[in-house]
Amino acid sequence: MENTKELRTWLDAMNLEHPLVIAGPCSAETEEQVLRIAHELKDSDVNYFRAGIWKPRTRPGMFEGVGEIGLRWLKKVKAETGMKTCTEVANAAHVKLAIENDVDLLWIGARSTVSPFIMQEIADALAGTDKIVLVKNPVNPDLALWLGGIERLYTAGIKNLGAIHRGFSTYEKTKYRNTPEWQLAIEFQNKFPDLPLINDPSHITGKRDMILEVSQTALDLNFDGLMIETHFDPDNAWSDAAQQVTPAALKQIMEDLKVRKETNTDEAYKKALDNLRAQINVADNQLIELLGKRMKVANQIGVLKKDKNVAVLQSKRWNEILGNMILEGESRGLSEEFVLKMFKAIHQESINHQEKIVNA
Ligand SMILES: O=C(O)C(=O)C[C@]1(C(=O)O)C=C[C@@H](O)C=C1
Repeated sequence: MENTKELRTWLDAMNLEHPLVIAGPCSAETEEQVLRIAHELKDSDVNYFRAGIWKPRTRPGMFEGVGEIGLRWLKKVKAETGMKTCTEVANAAHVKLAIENDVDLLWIGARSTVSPFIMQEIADALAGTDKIVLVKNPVNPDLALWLGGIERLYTAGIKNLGAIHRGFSTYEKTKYRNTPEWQLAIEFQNKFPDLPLINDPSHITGKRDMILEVSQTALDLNFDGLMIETHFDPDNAWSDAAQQVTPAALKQIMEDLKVRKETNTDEAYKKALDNLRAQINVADNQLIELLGKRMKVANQIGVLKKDKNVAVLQSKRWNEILGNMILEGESRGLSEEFVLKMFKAIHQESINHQEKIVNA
């Protein structure tokens, strides 16, 4: 699959003046709940009404969705509000039912994207459809697996495609439910700049009070849209209560978000930007030169260690460096997270060099 302008045809055809918005409850619970939320969202920027019909839950015994009957409620949403509808599909049977019930957009969840077998089954079931199909990232930060899933659909003749970035599972506890790993989303855009990319701040944050912040970051990184879980009584939702927002809160988020343009043709802006970018180029070259110098010193230490049969890893010294650099970084406005990541990478490279030397 190659990047082409045609990949965004379905989105361009919508002629939106704001990012694409998909909103609605995590799960369809009752007909009244679905219709009430839909009516409360009707006069807003929402383009697609979402509701989970089949819910992939971490453990058995939790609410696993209302199933097929929910598709009839989505039909009513469309008839009563004019909003297009969407839901998650996770196997061929779901696809068949969703298409029969005229769901407009289908998405494939993170727990399905991880399985090439499931992705192939879904691709075969969808073959040739003109429905829009969005693929969430797999739970693990694996760009090739994500793109591979999309390629299976593309190869099956599905042309209205897109991706949803919902963050990645980690063993460590972080402030996110699923860490965004924005770098991966940036890489995704570098490979497929024209494939529509939607952000799912609800699953990234797991908390409603962080949704605005994450949505803004997504828009600043040129995402094409947002999928935000919405419920009139979030605290009593049957699934994902902490991350859902009310329709009123969603409208407020949309109002507060700043949509920025990808570029600006103003001459003074371009001149100032060129100047600053030239400074960045100089700094980047200095960084690389300095890193090369540092590595040469690490190589010399490697030679000393080989000579005296000393272990490559020196944890005490390494911890000293980390502590000092975190403090230094702080005084220069660099976050601890960044300094740690950067020095861990430098240390690993140093170890790789020394490993080669001591084992030569
Ligand atoms: O100080 C050392 O012993 C080194 O080899 C240098 C260095 C580093 O790159 O800073 C590399 C490996 C050790 O674990 C500790 C530090």
